[in-house]
Amino acid sequence: MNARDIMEISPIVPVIALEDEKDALPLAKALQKGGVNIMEITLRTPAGLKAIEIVSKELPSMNVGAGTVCNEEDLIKAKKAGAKFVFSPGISQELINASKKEEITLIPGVATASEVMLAQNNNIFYCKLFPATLSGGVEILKAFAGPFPKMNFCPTGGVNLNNLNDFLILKNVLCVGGTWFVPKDEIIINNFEEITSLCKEAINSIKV
Ligand SMILES: O=C[C@H](O)COP(=O)(O)O
Ligand SMILES: CC(=O)C(=O)O
Repeated sequence: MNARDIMEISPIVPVIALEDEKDALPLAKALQKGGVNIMEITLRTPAGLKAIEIVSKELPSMNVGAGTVCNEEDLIKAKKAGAKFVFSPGISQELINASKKEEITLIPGVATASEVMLAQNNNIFYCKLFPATLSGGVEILKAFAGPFPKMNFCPTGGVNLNNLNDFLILKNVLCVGGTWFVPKDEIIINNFEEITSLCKEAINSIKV
């Protein structure tokens, strides 16, 4: 799966940290019901890898990737678990080399011009902007459009219902990532209907 196809699956990309891998499948189905056919299941919790494995085996129609992939070892484990792609909060040559070696698409996080240069010098033109609002939000994305006209972003970190359109309207933004429509508290109490509604609310609020 190439990075553009991944970033065009859904305008909103859920960043998920699961406490219990048993929640992965009902969550995946709730997201699909809400119109979101992509999951970034992070390796922030011990349940992450198992959750990726469950979704990739039990619900192959869901595009499941790993998040918070910070080094080669994480990337190899995520691929083995069935991740179709990997996201990282940052960028490093180690991770870029590992993604090439393992032939799995990496969408790294960037927050500075130097990091964007590292990405594009390695033929990576699809990145997260992370943490999006803290690193400069809409204004930094507008500034990046000048020197880096081929670079495309998925701003993540601080995105919510109030600002998602400010990001999605930008030419260099294909989608946004976040947790506001997959709240941990609702997952823990298995309120998956609420997650479907939050997805629909977000998608219906998109004006671009
Ligand atoms: O770690 C944070 C996620 O990548 C995005 O989080 P947030 O949508 O809650 O700001
Ligand atoms: C923030 C993010 O993109 C990640 O944890 O992978």
